[in-house]
Amino acid sequence: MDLIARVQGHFLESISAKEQAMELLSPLVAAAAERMVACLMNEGKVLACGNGGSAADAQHFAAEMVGRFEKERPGLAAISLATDTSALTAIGNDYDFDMVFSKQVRALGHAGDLLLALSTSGNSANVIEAIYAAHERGMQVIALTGKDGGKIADLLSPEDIHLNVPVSRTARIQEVHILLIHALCDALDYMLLGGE
Ligand SMILES: O=C(CO)[C@@H](O)[C@H](O)[C@H](O)[C@H](O)COP(=O)(O)O
Ligand SMILES: [Zn+2]
Repeated sequence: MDLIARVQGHFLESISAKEQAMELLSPLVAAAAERMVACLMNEGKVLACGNGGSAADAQHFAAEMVGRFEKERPGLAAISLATDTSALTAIGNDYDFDMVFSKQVRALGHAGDLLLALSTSGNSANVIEAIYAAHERGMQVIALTGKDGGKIADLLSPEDIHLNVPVSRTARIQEVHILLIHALCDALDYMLLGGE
């Protein structure tokens, strides 16, 4: 296979993953956006976490909430738990890397806040611990996973929202996750500001 065909293969696979996710997840993304607006209108905030590319997604999401997405609006309360290198290294070094997010959830989270938990495998121990901590704090979870949802699929409660991208390749899952995040941001703006 030549290099151009290989690149085209990535596009085709990504398109197919997105088409599949569109059918399965559009109603759940709408429900997640409604849940987020209710949380924010009630003085709540969204804490976001994930590893690697998903850490970047958590940070990307929080930046678009606090700054803006496509429309001018007051900032919305969201914090990436994957961004504070001092907290991450101190907790990882002094306790355990599995606790880097859960300790922040316990410190910052309150009942009525939401946890946006990202894991393509659904099996990252620190994201799992963050979900336990969120439940303990009376927070609901919006989980973005891939594959079969991993261990996260089993530990979510009925009140949580699970956006699972049921494909096997991590890169494709991440590409759908960032689309889901942008669709969420757009839905929030639409509900808060109206318009097109
Ligand atoms: O971006 C990528 C792969 O595309 C990697 O950095 C990837 O995010 C890391 O291996 C993560 O540690 C994977 O964690 P998870 O998505 O399974 O929770
Ligand atoms: Zn990547």
